[in-house]
Amino acid sequence: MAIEVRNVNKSFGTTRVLDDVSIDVASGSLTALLGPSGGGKSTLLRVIAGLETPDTGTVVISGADATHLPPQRRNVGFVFQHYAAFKHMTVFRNVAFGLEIRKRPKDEIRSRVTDLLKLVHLESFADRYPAQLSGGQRQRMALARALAVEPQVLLLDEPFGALDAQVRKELRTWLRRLHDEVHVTTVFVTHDQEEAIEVADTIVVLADGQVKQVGSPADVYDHPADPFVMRFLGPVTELDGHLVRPHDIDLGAGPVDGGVPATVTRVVRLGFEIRVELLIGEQEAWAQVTRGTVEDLDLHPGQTVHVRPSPAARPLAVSTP
Ligand SMILES: Nc1ncnc2c1ncn2[C@@H]1O[C@H](COP(=O)(O)OP(=O)(O)OP(=O)(O)O)[C@@H](O)[C@H]1O
Repeated sequence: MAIEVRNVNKSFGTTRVLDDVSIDVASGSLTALLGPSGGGKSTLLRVIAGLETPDTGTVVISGADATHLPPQRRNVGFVFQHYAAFKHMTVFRNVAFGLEIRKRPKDEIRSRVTDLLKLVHLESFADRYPAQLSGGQRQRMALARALAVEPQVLLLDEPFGALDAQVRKELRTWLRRLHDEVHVTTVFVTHDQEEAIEVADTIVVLADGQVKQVGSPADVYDHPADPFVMRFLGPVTELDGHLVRPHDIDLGAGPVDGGVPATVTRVVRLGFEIRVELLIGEQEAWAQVTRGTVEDLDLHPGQTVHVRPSPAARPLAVSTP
């Protein structure tokens, strides 16, 4: 294991922000800490980085107890949402900084920084200043700088959080590819479930200071531990006292085994997806269907259809504790 967090508790004043948190981060993995705002993600990342000390519990990094080590002795690199670059230094010097203060030979610095700038696709920006870069380029520079000193662990706190949606998407793909090239154990914080699913190989769902579930993106999406995780990981709708993914609802014209009648209230086309809003008794629900289904059933408001979970669905009782 690259990182072992054991029974960590942390309170600020009377607020418990981490409540008996234990996680294992496998060497070379790309792990997302995912959860709602205020759930304790940043605090956990800062505890791993050594920027916060846990009240109780331990942090082991690469087999060594790091609980009481200062950040600079943990061999971790980090990047935050609003990355503070040295404004008066070129991109090259920003990336070289950590190596210069470690007094590495000039030749080594030059070749390492050149390699890193290639890796983050900034080789032609070496002589610019941070103010002359876009937000996405600045974050890539920040990653190159964090990687320069060859950390064992890379910690990213919403590194793309401040960027617009399009750039965020590009950087996600880029981060995944970068990780496939360098394999440095990486933990990143996000509140965006799509980002976590797309980028991470392991997701730790953290809410109310507690680990709610750990698993692969498919695990947490398809086998959520509880209704909270199911709701947080993707869209849900309620069918017969159970939560179901809206794309796991089958619609038919006639009665079917295990089906219930529903009234179509609205048919909304969202590009490729079609959202069919339903009323089942008093209960509102919705199904995500294909254009083919809409055409086959000639779906329109006021129509009665019969709905049931598809064979692939894994309905979860709403009241599961
Ligand atoms: N230094 C601090 N002093 C007091 N309270 C703090 C401090 N840092 C964090 N908190 C509180 O701890 C709780 C968890 O914060 P944290 O930043 O870890 O959550 P988060 O899951 O990262 O949320 P976000 O996505 O909004 O950053 C919040 O209620 C926050 O207000």
